Amino acid sequence: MAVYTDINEVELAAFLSNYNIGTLTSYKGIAEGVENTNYLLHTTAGAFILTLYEKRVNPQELPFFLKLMQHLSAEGLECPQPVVAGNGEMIGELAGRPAAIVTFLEGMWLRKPAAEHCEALGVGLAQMHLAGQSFTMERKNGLTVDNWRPLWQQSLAHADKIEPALIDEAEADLAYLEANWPQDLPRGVIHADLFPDNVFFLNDKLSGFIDFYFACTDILAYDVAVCLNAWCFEKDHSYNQTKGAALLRGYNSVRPLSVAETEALPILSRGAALRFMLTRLYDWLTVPDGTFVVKKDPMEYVRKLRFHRQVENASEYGLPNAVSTSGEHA
Ligand SMILES: Nc1ncnc2c1ncn2[C@@H]1O[C@H](COP(=O)(O)OP(=O)(O)OP(=O)(O)O)[C@@H](O)[C@H]1O
Ligand SMILES: N[C@@H](CCO)C(=O)O
Repeated sequence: MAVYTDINEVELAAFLSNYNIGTLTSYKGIAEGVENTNYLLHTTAGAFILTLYEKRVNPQELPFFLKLMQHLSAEGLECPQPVVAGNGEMIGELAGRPAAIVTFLEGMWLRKPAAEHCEALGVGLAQMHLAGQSFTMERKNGLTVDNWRPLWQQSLAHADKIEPALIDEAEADLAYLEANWPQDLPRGVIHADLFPDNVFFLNDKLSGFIDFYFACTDILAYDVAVCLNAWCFEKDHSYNQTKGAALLRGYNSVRPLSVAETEALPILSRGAALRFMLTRLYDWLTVPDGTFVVKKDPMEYVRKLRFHRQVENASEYGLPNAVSTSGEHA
């Protein structure tokens, strides 16, 4: 569970006195999540989430994340809205940690999303990209193509413990991605970690996005590629074209991908798979067993990489008539 920092009622009540959100009636730690400590608060004014930011979050980057949520929410996107304290600040300090309170989002994440949910995700993602266009702050993606080799080098010595073929495969992926990573695709604010556990649904309707702590300024279509990886593979590791088609249909209905963006989906998806393989591999090899950190299986992404490597055309992601071999819209 992810409650790294304990708080008591007295310090919490004192912290809450800085905010205009009524009086505390109950609070409890939330087990899910691995990066930060989250508490669910009930006050006389409603439900809120209190986050204490742990070591892996750089406090200097918090204004970007919180102002982004504020901006997207003001643009009509469903996402947690930071609560501003009486002193005008969104970030305070509690139990020696930077801390923020955000509004509670109704809904639950889906363990088994279906094609209709992928379509709704595509719509929501494109809406987020459009809403992000007027956000003026920028944050470099710390986990993009330039960062993958240094990350890989920290795991390289033990990578063959996970899978003997991994060293050759990852080296080839890195060389290919570094030489061919797209440079001129439309950029903007991306979520960069929009896995099913960061998207809530209520009665089968998308009710909002959470966890913007990897958000950054990068290639918009890369966010689509992250979602193709996270939403469109089955438990048996096969790619589900119906789900991919639904996700892309949803996205294209709001922000149509250009020909260049569509054609880049195979390389962007391969890059996204490598990014999650590398962070999972690093955690797998370095985080000791028995800590709170839930280690996710890097092999899931080794298998996804193998799929993307053999993709010849973006149509294989579920766009049968969208891209011809000459790259023209059919
Ligand atoms: N605004 C919110 N409204 C409702 N529930 C929330 C909200 N924010 C967080 N949660 C709950 O807290 C859990 C953990 O949140 P989150 O994923 O942001 O944590 P994290 O430790 O930063 O995550 P991760 O390890 O996935 O990066 C979520 O799964 C959800 O149950
Ligand atoms: N979504 C990430 C972990 C948290 O950011 C993964 O599944 O590897």
